[in-house]
Amino acid sequence: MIQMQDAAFGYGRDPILSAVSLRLAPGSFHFLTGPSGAGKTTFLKLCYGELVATSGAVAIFGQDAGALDRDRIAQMRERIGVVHQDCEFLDHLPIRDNIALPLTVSGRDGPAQDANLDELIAWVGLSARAHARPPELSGGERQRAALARAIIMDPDLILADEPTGNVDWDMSLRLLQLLCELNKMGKTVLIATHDMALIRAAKAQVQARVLRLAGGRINAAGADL
Ligand SMILES: Nc1ncnc2c1ncn2[C@@H]1O[C@H](COP(=O)(O)OP(=O)(O)OP(=O)(O)O)[C@@H](O)[C@H]1O
Repeated sequence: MIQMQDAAFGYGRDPILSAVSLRLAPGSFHFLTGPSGAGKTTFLKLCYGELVATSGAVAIFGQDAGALDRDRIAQMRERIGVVHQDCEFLDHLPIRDNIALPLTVSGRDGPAQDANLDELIAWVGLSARAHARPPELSGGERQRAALARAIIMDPDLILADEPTGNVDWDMSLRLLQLLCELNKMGKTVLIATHDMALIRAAKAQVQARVLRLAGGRINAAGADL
């Protein structure tokens, strides 16, 4: 899915990531952890082609991310569902339309998709809130809506940046359970999180590995949970 070889990245002169080598195999489940500012979001951006490594190689679905033009990057991104840290929505649209936005933008919306959309909204437990506007949702509802939006295009790879950042423990477990179910359906999952309790809670549900990011390097040999 993702392969990095000596990948490095810096926004300015100082490197944020240096000499990162790892492989995310299809169907795997990884946590990415590390101190605040270590570069977890930056790493995720390299994984979905938002940023390009300043040196080294990043292959996404076997393709060299540094060599892809915009159209190819856009095509590749359709296979990647991203749950962003900030969970931003279009506030003037009902949450159902926000979740459907990737379908709309890619011209794949329409009656044929309505049943799938409603099934997905039910799966994340938002059927009763489908017509609410984003500002009316709780933190946990927003996080679940962000997850639904990330997977509406049926991606192969799910990248979630602090998906339990603003929710209580019960909701964190519910979100974790959804991500574990997606992994059991065959999706590759990578979750960036500070929450060690969440990582421990995953142990009962999936075989996950922990990647620790510190000093610009990733310890990819992290033990199984
Ligand atoms: N667009 C940018 N321009 C310049 N510096 C940036 C930019 N985005 C992030 N940084 C810096 O890069 C470093 C890594 O940021 P990043 O958001 O990847 O860390 P993180 O591990 O995800 O942090 P957190 O856990 O706090 O979300 C930080 O020092 C941050 O200030």
